[in-house]
Amino acid sequence: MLRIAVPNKGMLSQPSWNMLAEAGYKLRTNPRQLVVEDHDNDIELFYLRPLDIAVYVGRGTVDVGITGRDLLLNSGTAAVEHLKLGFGASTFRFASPEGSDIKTLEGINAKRVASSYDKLVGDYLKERGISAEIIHLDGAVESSVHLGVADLIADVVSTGTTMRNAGLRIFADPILHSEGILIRSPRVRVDDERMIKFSRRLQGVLTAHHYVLMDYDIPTEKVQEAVDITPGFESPTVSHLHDRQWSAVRVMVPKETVNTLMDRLYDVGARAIIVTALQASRM
Ligand SMILES: Nc1ncnc2c1ncn2[C@@H]1O[C@H](COP(=O)(O)OP(=O)(O)OP(=O)(O)O)[C@@H](O)[C@H]1O
Ligand SMILES: O=P(O)(O)OC[C@H]1O[C@H](OP(=O)(O)OP(=O)(O)O)[C@H](O)[C@@H]1O
Ligand SMILES: [Mg+2]
Repeated sequence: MLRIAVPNKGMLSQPSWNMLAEAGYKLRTNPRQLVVEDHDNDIELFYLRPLDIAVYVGRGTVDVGITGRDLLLNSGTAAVEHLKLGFGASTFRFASPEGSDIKTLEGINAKRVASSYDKLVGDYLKERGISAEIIHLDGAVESSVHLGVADLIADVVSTGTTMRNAGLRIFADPILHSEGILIRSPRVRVDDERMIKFSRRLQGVLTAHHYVLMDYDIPTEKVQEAVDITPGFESPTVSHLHDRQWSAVRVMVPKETVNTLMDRLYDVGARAIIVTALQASRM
């Protein structure tokens, strides 16, 4: 059985559970359940703290896990990033109090930086020759400056609301762009059959989220122009309508391009353009 670690709480948990459910895996039925055996799909799910998942996967006691890129890098373990999962996007930023003179990386020298991600921040500063004291806090890091234990912070930023509400101003380049990722134990080969099947199912969910199905009618002499606009993956399906002057095209297109494509197709003569959401896929 493939042993899979999944977040038991936090920002990444619900999107992870949704993705596994869409991929057809059995989830836990109550929040106190820590392990689920899904014999039909030959997997075992372990519900763990996001912070710890990279440790279990890095040591190989669990084959794969879903966590954040920032947590993986901060863990310093041997776990390897295997697949981007399309959710939980965030950046990791430095921020100092409004009006503070700490506005550049160099300004961090000899200062106290509060963060929950000590290794990530420490390595980043060391690589850039910046010497600062890292103050470890488990959460609500943005309160640390106001309460006088730090001069600035380094934390996860999504909308920036938390930083603004705490009177903090982001400065310098992002330390990292993070997102939900599938990580793999170094003991699990990329060509491991169980790994291939699991990755293919998650990829199928990602494709179903990212693409839609488009059908349209087009005058037969315009088919090539239309297919150049919607080339699809291998190639679109083209069939004749009863009236041979017209053809029907079925093709997968990226969700975010739908309206632009419909405008362009209409301009070259396409009609009855319809878009259908994808339930599942294997590409
Ligand atoms: N506001 C957010 N937007 C996007 N991702 C976030 C956000 N906050 C935390 N994350 C991501 O969630 C992961 C941290 O998970 P963790 O459960 O430890 O903290 P959490 O999600 O903030 O949950 P909690 O606050 O309950 O501890 C990291 O990968 C981090 O990038
Ligand atoms: O940029 P924003 O959209 O405001 O989101 C970023 C905030 O979200 C998370 O906090 P969370 O609520 O998880 O509390 P925590 O800091 O205790 O983890 C993270 O730690 C940041 O503080
Ligand atoms: Mg949090």
